[in-house]
Amino acid sequence: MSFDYDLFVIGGGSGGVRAARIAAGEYGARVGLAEESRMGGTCVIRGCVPKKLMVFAASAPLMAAEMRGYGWCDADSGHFDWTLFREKLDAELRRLELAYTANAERAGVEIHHQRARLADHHTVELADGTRKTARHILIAVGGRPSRLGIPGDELALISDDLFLLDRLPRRALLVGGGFIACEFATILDGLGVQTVMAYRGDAVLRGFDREMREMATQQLLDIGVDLRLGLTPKALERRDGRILARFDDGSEDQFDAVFLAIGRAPYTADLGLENTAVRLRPNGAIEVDDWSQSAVPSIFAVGDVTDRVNLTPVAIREGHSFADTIFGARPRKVSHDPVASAVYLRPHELGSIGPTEDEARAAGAVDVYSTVFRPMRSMFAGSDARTAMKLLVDPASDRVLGCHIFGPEAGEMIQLAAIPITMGATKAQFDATMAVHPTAAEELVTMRHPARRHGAGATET
Ligand SMILES: Cc1cc2nc3c(=O)[nH]c(=O)nc-3n(C[C@H](O)[C@H](O)[C@H](O)COP(=O)(O)OP(=O)(O)OC[C@H]3O[C@@H](n4cnc5c(N)ncnc54)[C@H](O)[C@@H]3O)c2cc1C
Ligand SMILES: NC(=O)c1ccc[n+]([C@@H]2O[C@H](COP(=O)([O-])OP(=O)(O)OC[C@H]3O[C@@H](n4cnc5c(N)ncnc54)[C@H](O)[C@@H]3O)[C@@H](O)[C@H]2O)c1
Repeated sequence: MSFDYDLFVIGGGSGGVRAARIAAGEYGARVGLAEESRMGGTCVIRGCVPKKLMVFAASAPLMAAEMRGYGWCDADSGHFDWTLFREKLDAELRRLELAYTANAERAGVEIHHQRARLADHHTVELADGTRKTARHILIAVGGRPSRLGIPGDELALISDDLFLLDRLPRRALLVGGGFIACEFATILDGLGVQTVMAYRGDAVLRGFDREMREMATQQLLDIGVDLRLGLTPKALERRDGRILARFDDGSEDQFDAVFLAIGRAPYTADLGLENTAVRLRPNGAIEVDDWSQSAVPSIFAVGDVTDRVNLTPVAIREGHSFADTIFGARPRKVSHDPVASAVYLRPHELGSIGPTEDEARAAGAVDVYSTVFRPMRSMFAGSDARTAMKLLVDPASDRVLGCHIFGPEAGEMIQLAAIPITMGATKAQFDATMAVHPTAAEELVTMRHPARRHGAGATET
């Protein structure tokens, strides 16, 4: 049977573009790709990139305060011009979008700038009614922000909207306590928005190490976020041009904008999956095996739509491995453990790899090397902000299982710590590494004695 393409990719985000580019550019496959919105997908257009640029922009007041502590008596962040920033941001995102498009086209990928649906196991139907056949189909449609489903829900914004605002709200409510809510609270607060955060749990960033979560929670309070724990809105109403939020504890409050950051769901709705035998997990994610292959041999899926680890580098690796395996005769599975990640808070970020202390403890014996200190840079400036570092070590093998860092540039630090940890380095090898002084990161190679030992027969110290 002959096909229009060797591969048709649905979705021009992190995973889809990488798979298309490698299949066409490196292995000479005939590749078509459909993107219904902007090339680059969530990370480039409405995620990692604009978010991180906003975190940089939002850092000015804290940097000015720190410099005042160094003797720059008049240091002040001055006036933030949102319109100017937005213009620059839009230009940068356009540049990236064009680069993604050009790189894919240069590799030989034919891009269809429209929505695609599955018509059968080898056919996609584009929004204009055109049908294209392909030997293989890759679903890389990502996820979409979830909504609360409460009365007035439609009044709330989602994360995509932050990057499109004409002006900043004076007072905003953020609902949620995960990656997005914490990063957005840091951004909004830093840009001068009165920021209230409602989170139903008792500490933000569920899933991260408990000690680090507590420090992140405290930091949000310290920088001025009005963090209200154990609270969820139960209704939103339009009131005098603002939004009135009614909470489950009976309280109410008014805001100029309400943002939901309560998680994302795989974007499998209206994708034509009913025309296939592709199987979904209960949360709508496409069920795939270790090779990213669905229940249908010709249909594969990568990235957030599979809800494995929902991070850009993971989607990219899955897309690349798929292309290597199917078109390059270089079978490659993706290891989803360990995967490092960072939450871009200010002044201190959270970087993490491997199990939390509680998870490691539940799995067996573990030695905990940890330290909490005031880094010299901010301490000199008069700040009380604390840094924490933790290494989790298997006492039997001496292998470093995990690392958690709460501190300045923790995202940069965890990337480097992730290399030896992924290689299986031992604590003795960390200790044999000469420190770089004076840095905060040197603590990672100078923690000599465990702060705690968990495990069979072990006692807490
Ligand atoms: C606010 C925010 C901040 C984030 N920050 C980070 C971060 O700092 N670090 C990190 O690693 N990850 C971050 N992420 C997560 C990261 O963006 C995702 O994990 C990543 O983009 C997933 O890539 P993907 O290829 O699976 O999907 P996406 O990048 O979402 O791409 C899917 C694409 O498919 C298109 N599409 C969907 N359906 C169709 C269809 N039927 N036809 C045609 N096209 C379709 C969409 O328009 C989209 O462009 C962030 C996410 C958000 C929302
Ligand atoms: N720095 C990064 O790498 C980064 C940044 C942003 C997003 N991301 C990715 O995007 C994903 C989505 O981010 P997110 O912050 O939306 O999700 P998340 O899963 O990190 O957090 C969702 C939060 O919303 C809360 N929640 C869920 N349902 C709720 C409800 N009905 N009412 C009130 N609260 C509710 C949860 O308890 C949780 O705290 C992340 O899991 C991550 O994979 C990564």
